[in-house]
Amino acid sequence: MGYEKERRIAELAVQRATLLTKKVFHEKAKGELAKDDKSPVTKGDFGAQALIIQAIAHNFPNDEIVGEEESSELRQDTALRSEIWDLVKDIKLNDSASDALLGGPLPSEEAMLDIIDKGNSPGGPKGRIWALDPIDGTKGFLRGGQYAVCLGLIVDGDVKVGVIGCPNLPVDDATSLSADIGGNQSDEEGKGVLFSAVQGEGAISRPLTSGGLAPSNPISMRPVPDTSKAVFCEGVEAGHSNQGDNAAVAKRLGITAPSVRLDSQAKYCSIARGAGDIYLRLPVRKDYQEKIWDHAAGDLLVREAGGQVTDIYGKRLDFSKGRTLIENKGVVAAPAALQDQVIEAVQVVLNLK
Ligand SMILES: Nc1ncnc2c1ncn2[C@@H]1O[C@H](COP(=O)(O)O)[C@@H](OP(=O)(O)O)[C@H]1O
Ligand SMILES: [Mg+2]
Repeated sequence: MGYEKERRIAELAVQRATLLTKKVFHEKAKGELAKDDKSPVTKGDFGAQALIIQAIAHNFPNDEIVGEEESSELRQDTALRSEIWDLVKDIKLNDSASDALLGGPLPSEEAMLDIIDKGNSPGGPKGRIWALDPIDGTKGFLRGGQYAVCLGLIVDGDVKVGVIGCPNLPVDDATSLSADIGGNQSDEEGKGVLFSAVQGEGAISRPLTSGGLAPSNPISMRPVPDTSKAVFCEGVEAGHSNQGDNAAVAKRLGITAPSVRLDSQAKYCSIARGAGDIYLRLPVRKDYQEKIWDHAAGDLLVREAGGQVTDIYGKRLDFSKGRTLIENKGVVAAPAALQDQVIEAVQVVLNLK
């Protein structure tokens, strides 16, 4: 029990930061950005990191933060920095009480750089450490598809709170995944979901709003009678997970439906709400170390929704080793009752046994 304040602040902080990313996403989709505009994803990434760290530092000043970004590029590029400041300084939740909880506006453009750099914690086994990915699914963002704003609280190596904002997922938990979910999502109607979980308290979703928090629903993974009925989620980027190996595992499990491809931790969110069942991220490069900000929130969300999340060896993801999951390879997430069968198939396909 506990962590209700952390969940609330994290949800509101993610909601506010997502507003900023959506602004850039829609300007880009509508062709409103100047041709020479700096990468919209860069602006969204730095801006969202600054806003979220501001909220954490205001409420939990002794906590550490592992954030994906650091400010050296902005310290050199003053034009980019002021474009980002223009975005950040005006973003507010459309609800003054909620906005006040997050600590109000950032003090100045220079202070914004120092705030971004508070995300430089090395991580580790002790203490309260937030893992922040301001825009996860960079490629999805640029393609006009799925992306997510992700924040997890790790306490003594264990994820206690996970919050993920998915501006382009359908609001309705019952909407099944279609193959084009990863495609162009610039039409805003009926889209935008805020997911959260607290350890031991289950997982919930609520519509992503521009104000205070909307009412929530509990979410859970779908019961799947046998693996052949499962729907598979995987990344769009062939460089991030091995789609050939994923397909071989699906075949071994008797799955005939095509996999649904979507970027970002929206995959964890989708299976946690029963839109899809199994998420496989089989390594492409043996030396790649997964980053904790790419998995902390999603790992807890799926486990609190009745799933299991391990690496390809069946080991739980270990968030106590620093900024990366150095003790793990790949990710396998499935309903808890199916996890052993899925791991078995993964191990056969990857020749691990
Ligand atoms: N070779 C690789 N293997 C696995 N993941 C990788 C990778 N190179 C980059 N990534 C990570 O994959 C994340 C996106 O995952 P997905 O493909 O599931 O959407 C990226 O997050 P960012 O988009 O935040 O940079 C990045 O951290
Ligand atoms: Mg990421």
